Amino acid sequence: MASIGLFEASISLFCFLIFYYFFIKKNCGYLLIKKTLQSYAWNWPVLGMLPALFVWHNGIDDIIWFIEKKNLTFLFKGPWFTRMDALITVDPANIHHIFSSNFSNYIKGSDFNEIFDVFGDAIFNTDSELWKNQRMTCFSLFSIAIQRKGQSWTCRIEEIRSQGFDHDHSNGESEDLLTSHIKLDTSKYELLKPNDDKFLRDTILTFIAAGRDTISTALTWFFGLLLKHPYVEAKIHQEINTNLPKSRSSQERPWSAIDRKAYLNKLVYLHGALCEAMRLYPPVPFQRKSPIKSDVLPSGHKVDANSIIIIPIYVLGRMRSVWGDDTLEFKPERWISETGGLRHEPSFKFLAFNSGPRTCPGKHLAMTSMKAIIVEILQHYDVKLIEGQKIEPKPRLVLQMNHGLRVTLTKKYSS
Ligand code: HEM
Repeated sequence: MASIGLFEASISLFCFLIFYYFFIKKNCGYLLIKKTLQSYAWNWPVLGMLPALFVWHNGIDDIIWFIEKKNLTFLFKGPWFTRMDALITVDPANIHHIFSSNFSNYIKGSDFNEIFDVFGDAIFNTDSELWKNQRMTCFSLFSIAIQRKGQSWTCRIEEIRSQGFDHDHSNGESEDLLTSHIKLDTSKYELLKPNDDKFLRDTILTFIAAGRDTISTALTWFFGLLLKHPYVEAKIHQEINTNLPKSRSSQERPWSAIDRKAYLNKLVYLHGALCEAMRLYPPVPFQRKSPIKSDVLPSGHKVDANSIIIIPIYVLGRMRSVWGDDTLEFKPERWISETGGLRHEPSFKFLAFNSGPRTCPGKHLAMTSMKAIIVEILQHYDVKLIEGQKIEPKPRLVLQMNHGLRVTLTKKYSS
């Protein structure tokens, strides 16, 4: 059955290419055919809308243009023999409906679980009760992790199990996430398995993937944008210097965690610049959901049970109707209110940290860590972009730069 489908698809693709090159392209001209196919993204027999991808030569830019034209939502029809049909939406009203107001009807689904089976049954990959148990532990453990500084997640499972761990935290020390998971109270979280090495491995792998690649990607894009916008860099330097406590500038005493947090909280413009970088280059560039029961979205589109909904967050940050005509510009001012504070943007519009009950639990830790890293770098180094490099995204699960970011770092000896 599958081989017949493939054969028919090959014939159709072949016919389409003949038709495209020898009839339409020759007679109608390239621009006309491109415009026509973009406008209608024809649903071809057998092939669905797959041929449209051939004429979307500008890749993601064409897709962005097309989704805006379609009022932020459209149904992509894949070839009939595949399960590629998907509703693509970046409509904030739909996002709010899917991620928050009708959250219980929209799950990640079994396909997602299969694709990311490397994470096993850890929080990132689960739905329903198991997810709820993990989410609850996440929040209680997170406050512990935030306090802990500099402890690496080495594989100390056996060490902790046989020798126990320092339960006495009266000295202010707290334990790391691995230890906390090993010691989970199973009467409270009955679906979790702290005695199972696989559960611990999946959990720690998830936290490393969730926290490490996202932060490094966000910082790379931030510096890529910053170094191309000298006026933003100058404003951030000014903000850092104006707010730096006197004791810190003269290196009289080390930072306490409280000093550091209070200081970082004052860096409003830097906060806005980081959000702006993640609006344009969200480290997690898309979300995928599947309805348990059929439903109608606020945009009026009907979704069947088990169908696929894709939310391309990268595209959402580029929609004129959502962010305005200057949407493609890097403008930290967008995030600053008239009184100089931070302007709140709802998470169903700024989806970099997800929205609703599945909002990233590491959001505040991530923002604080990134701000601290940026301040340290900018205070101690002159950072310059190496000219002539191509800066472009590599569309993956995490939106890294295709060739990395090449910069020179020169130590500032005066600091
Ligand atoms: C710039 C940094 C970060 C960004 C942009 C980010 C973004 C996200 C996004 C979009 C999701 C939803 C993923 C999905 O459901 O498919 C998520 C979930 C998650 N993030 Fe983050 N994250 C960041 C940093 C962190 C950090 C530092 C941690 C912890 C160490 C963390 C832990 C998690 C966890 C555990 C989940 C799963 C939550 C759940 O499914 O309920 N993240 N994050």
